[in-house]
Amino acid sequence: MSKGNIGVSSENIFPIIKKFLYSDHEIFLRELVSNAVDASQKLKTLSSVGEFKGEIGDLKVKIAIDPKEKTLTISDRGVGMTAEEIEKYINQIAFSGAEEFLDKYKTDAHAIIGHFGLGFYSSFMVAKKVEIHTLSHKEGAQAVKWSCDGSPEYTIDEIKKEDRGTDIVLYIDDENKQFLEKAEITRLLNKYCRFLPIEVTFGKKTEWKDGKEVELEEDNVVNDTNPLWTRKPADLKDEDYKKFYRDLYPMSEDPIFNIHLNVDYPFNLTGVLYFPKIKNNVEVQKNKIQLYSNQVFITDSVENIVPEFLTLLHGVLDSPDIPLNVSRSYLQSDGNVKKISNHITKKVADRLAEIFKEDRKGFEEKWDSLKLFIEYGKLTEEKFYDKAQKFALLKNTDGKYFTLDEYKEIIKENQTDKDKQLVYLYTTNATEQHSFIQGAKDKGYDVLEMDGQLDTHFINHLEQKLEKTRFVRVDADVVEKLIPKEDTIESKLTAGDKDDLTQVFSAKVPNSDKMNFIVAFEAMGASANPAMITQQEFMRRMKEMSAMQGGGMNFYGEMPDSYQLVVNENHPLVERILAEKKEKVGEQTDSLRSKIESLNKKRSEIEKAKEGKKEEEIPQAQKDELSDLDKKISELNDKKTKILSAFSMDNKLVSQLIDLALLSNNMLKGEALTKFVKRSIDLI
Ligand SMILES: Nc1ncnc2c1ncn2[C@@H]1O[C@H](COP(=O)(O)OP(=O)(O)OP(=O)(O)O)[C@@H](O)[C@H]1O
Repeated sequence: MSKGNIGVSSENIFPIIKKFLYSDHEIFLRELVSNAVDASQKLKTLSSVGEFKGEIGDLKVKIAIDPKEKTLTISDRGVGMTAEEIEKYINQIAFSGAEEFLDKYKTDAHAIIGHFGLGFYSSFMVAKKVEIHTLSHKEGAQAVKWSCDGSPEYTIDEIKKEDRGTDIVLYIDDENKQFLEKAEITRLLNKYCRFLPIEVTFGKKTEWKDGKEVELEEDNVVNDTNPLWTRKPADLKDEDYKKFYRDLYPMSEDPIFNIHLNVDYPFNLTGVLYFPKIKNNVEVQKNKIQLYSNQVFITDSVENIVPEFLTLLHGVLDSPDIPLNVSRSYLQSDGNVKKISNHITKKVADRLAEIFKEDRKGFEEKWDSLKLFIEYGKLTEEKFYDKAQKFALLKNTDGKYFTLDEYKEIIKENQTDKDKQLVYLYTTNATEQHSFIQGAKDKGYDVLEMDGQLDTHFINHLEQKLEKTRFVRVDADVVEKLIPKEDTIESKLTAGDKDDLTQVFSAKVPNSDKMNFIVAFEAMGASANPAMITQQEFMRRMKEMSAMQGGGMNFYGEMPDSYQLVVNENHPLVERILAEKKEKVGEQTDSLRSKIESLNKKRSEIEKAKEGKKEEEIPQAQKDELSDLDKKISELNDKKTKILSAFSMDNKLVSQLIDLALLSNNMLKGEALTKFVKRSIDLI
């Protein structure tokens, strides 16, 4: 027997392990099982190069719990260790500046474990005593037992051990009793060891018989040693990929398609990524990629390893070259990681381009599911944006798909405005904006469907990227003005008529603290609707953006929705309202207008006389006259407004036109709708 002190320069490593690694203590199992797997693989390698001449036999790694002894044992039939090797690999944990380091990585257990090769020592997070029983594969080796109770003291004894390999026996401490439970160990093996390359067994297979679970003879193997991503794509069928996906995400719908990655230069990376069917909420879909290092599960948060938009994908990545055991901030600056991330982006883009080229129809069918993902990529990764030009699609309201280049060709002729800007018309809701879409189509325009979660951002982005291009929502203005051209239609109304009718309509628009209407007049064709409601593009976008960014304290978010009620100057019904107005209140309003006009004339004469004079040079009489005039004008105006409002209130046609405009925007609700129905019946 020999005794000694573990070679740590810091006084005692065990309190440190317990204290700092506490939060993540379940990873001890991963560390120990992967050591066992490594030892088994080493033996295979030695055998294949002829350095080990014995029988390899069964290399299964066995996990066993003994609730009575309160032990958890991990056994392998790998290379084993001699007493010298224990001294070298276990006892000498060359460890300097431990505290300083721990200070830096206080909460990051992975960092400490990886950095210092503390894999084996992580067992002390859960055990009060640990034993290693081991027999080296070397000829004539003596089996030894190493034992340590959590103080820096250990013992080594010679023992009898028939079988080659190592048993690690953990005497689980009282705070960690869950690691003596079958369910917990099963969970951990499933999480960390599911795809290890050497078979791992835990207990026996079971079967349900007569309502009872009975143990069978056969070992219960917990892992798939040959997972899909380690196999050659040529040997795999679509069904294999789907099955693997279902194994990984049992509750999910089948994916849209997959990408099998296989890189060996300049870094090692294998994996299979799936495009999931993305439903609405992007956040929920994230972090479904599992990261492995040589088939050992490491983490399922891959944010810094793959570009942001690719975190929407599902699947598995496996690379021994990703420095898995260092802190997240380090990952971001790691050159290898950057390369891997770029490479994955490129592969994903290439694969999409390939599918697009091979089977455009199939690609179009999948587009609605792919769109969110591709737009996300285009918005966030410049390189992806460039590559995606080839396959990113726009969909119009007829369900046809175009690449950006194709679409440009189609609309160039009809949708270029007088300033040579190309105008892309779009709808965010084809049902609600139906009458506008119809109007645009009647004019020979094409309308895109932009109803996705990211489309508002995407539109802004495209406007920045594309030259001389602007996106206009189809209800942003009356169709005549959506794409302003040189030719204008003549109006049938005089300025005075428009002025009066503005007041007539203003009196009835449903203004509130949530909605604000401005009445405007536009000379349109007689076949266009008499009145319609539009929403100015800029304000609407600002409001949408601020809603998306959340938080109530923003300027645009607090503003009421602002709409325009646009009245068609040339519509016969508008002419009729004008005629009725003239008949009922025309004399009064005309005389008021002429009074106001003559007062205004006087006013501008005085203003003219004042021009160029300093404030103190203006005679008081003049100032008084001006303010007197202002008062009179405003009184007359008020009077006129009152008369026109009263006229408006009695006029069913005005109400009807406004309500019809609201109705075609799906804005007529509740009491207003009931009133409209009743009035319509009366009118009929
Ligand atoms: N089951 C085992 N069979 C044979 N040798 C082992 C076994 N477990 C550990 N060892 C030896 O002990 C060494 C130290 O193990 P430890 O887990 O602490 O670090 P590591 O495996 O080298 O690094 P890390 O776990 O951080 O990747 C191993 O490199 C190996 O030589």
